[in-house]
Amino acid sequence: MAIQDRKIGFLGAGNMGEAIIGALLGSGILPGEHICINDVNAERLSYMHKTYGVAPVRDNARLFAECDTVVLAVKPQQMTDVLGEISSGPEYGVGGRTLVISIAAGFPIRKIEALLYGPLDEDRARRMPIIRVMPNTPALVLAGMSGMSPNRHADAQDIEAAMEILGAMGKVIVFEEEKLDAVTALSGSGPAYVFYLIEAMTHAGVAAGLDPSDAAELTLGTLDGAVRLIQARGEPPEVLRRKVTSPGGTTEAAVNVLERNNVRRHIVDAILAAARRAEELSR
Ligand SMILES: NC(=O)C1=CN([C@@H]2O[C@H](COP(=O)(O)OP(=O)(O)OC[C@H]3O[C@@H](n4cnc5c(N)ncnc54)[C@H](OP(=O)(O)O)[C@@H]3O)[C@@H](O)[C@H]2O)C=CC1
Ligand SMILES: O=C(O)[C@@H]1CCC=N1
Repeated sequence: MAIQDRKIGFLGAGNMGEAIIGALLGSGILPGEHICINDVNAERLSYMHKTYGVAPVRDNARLFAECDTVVLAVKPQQMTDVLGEISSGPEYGVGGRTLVISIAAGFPIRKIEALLYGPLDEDRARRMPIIRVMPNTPALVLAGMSGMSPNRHADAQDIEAAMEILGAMGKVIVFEEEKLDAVTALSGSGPAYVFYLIEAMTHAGVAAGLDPSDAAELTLGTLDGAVRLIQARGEPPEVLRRKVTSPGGTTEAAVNVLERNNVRRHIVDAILAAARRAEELSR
């Protein structure tokens, strides 16, 4: 089914749900009438309806029955309840093929299948494709990086539809599900590491005598410029780093401190800790 013919339902319309809906409507892929949402927060539901013209459906089971594509955008700890509500709904099991896209961190496909397929006969379960996704918050400004992983029932059209939906808010890469813990650690949590670096650089600028606003502007502009430079040149980061580092100069003085304090190893350790936590949560 082509993306513009789909009716997409969102269970949960918080930060990430809004990011996807905003991107779908902003890119013109889908009109607001093709999107419906539910959220337990009535204020949130009303805000989404007023801002984006999407239809509120105040019942998860009914929303699931009415849509051919459903995005699960609630918190991981809310997933079991939501999947239970859907699969105990009166129309569940008699409808057609529903593409389920889950963005819940650390909630594996096998758990979604167990909760969603449990009440179904084998034939209907076979027709229920599930795609697990790990997006990140730059999706809010259409600069997201998502990893996605389809289950065995997802066909080429399902994967294409999911790539179009997620592609509206940035780049998407398909992975085996076992790689999603690493994706979570690197790009899912990744914006936080960058913000941490921004905090530290800005703090250092102030400590070195700059006004906070100048320090913030220099830090952000430098990060933005460095990313653009590496993208434009296609040179490895270590080559570009050497080009900044004059022998006996200021950069060398800074990098020597980073190396002496094993900062590189600590960053690697931190990201591996996130990957281990993602793996623990998935269990
Ligand atoms: N934030 C991030 O960086 C990333 C988040 N994710 C994943 O995205 C998902 C959504 O995250 P985010 O948008 O930040 O979360 P939010 O809490 O902002 O959004 C979830 C929304 O769902 C509502 N909700 C709770 N229970 C139900 C229910 N039974 N039916 C309908 N709606 C319900 C919540 O209401 P209430 O607040 O009242 O509970 C809330 O408004 C999470 O699973 C997270 O793991 C993935 C990658 C990155
Ligand atoms: O911190 C978390 O658990 C989630 C997953 C990736 C980003 N936020």
